Amino acid sequence: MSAPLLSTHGLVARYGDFQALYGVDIEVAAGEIVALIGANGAGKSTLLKSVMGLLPVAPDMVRLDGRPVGGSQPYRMVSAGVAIVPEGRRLFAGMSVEDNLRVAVDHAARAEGGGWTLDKVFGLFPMLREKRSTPVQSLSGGQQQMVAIGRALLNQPRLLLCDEISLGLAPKVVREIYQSIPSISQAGTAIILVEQDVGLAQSASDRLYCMLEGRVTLTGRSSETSRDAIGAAYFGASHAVA
Ligand SMILES: Nc1ncnc2c1ncn2[C@@H]1O[C@H](COP(=O)(O)OP(=O)(O)OP(=O)(O)O)[C@@H](O)[C@H]1O
Repeated sequence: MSAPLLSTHGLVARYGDFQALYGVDIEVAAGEIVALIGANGAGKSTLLKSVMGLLPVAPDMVRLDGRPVGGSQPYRMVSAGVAIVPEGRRLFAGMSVEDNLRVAVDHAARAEGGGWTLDKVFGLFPMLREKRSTPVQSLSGGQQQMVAIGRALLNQPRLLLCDEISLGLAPKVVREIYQSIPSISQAGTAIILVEQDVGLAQSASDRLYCMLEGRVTLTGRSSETSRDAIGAAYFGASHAVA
């Protein structure tokens, strides 16, 4: 059997003396959509940062195609086919939509992972074509999120890490953004979705992991996982609603 695209093995992460992850094991197959849910502070963003090389972790704790990559520099992870849509988007203010996207095109290290081009990104989010010359700070929050996703895709990722892409956006805009998720995975890019909205996460994903206090408390196929099981895993068994 071939190795999964991404796997973590007893992943432990710390901020100084504070331990945020306690032995996390997850797997993502090529093209799969995996949701990561859990309350504030559960460790979801820390898990993404650990995978992306933004926190120091041991090499064996993160594997890509079965090969140890934990603790690699973020730019090496991008070259290996991993990209992140960070919480808060982090666009280049003062630059147009197109220039924000072109930064990624100019730095893309490989042509795998969906063969994303500016045209394909504009096909995914037609609004961005209309606004291509507009400075990003003049866009709505939802449009900025589309630029952030497009920029990440132009790095040609085989794995896209999305950190709370619906945060602070109106429901209509969230729907619009989530409609793009199946097309992204069909183009060959696997996705990890960190999402606060459990219903949305469940409906958008193939599989899910629930985290609580730095540990995975539940995993399963999204369509087969009950609300009760998620409630217990999300809040801890002692807080589960009967
Ligand atoms: N830079 C940091 N320094 C110290 N502690 C941190 C730092 N970032 C996160 N933490 C702590 O690590 C734990 C996990 O945080 P993390 O951001 O991964 O949670 P999360 O599940 O993504 O939640 P949220 O939805 O609030 O982002 C929390 O207790 C948080 O306070």
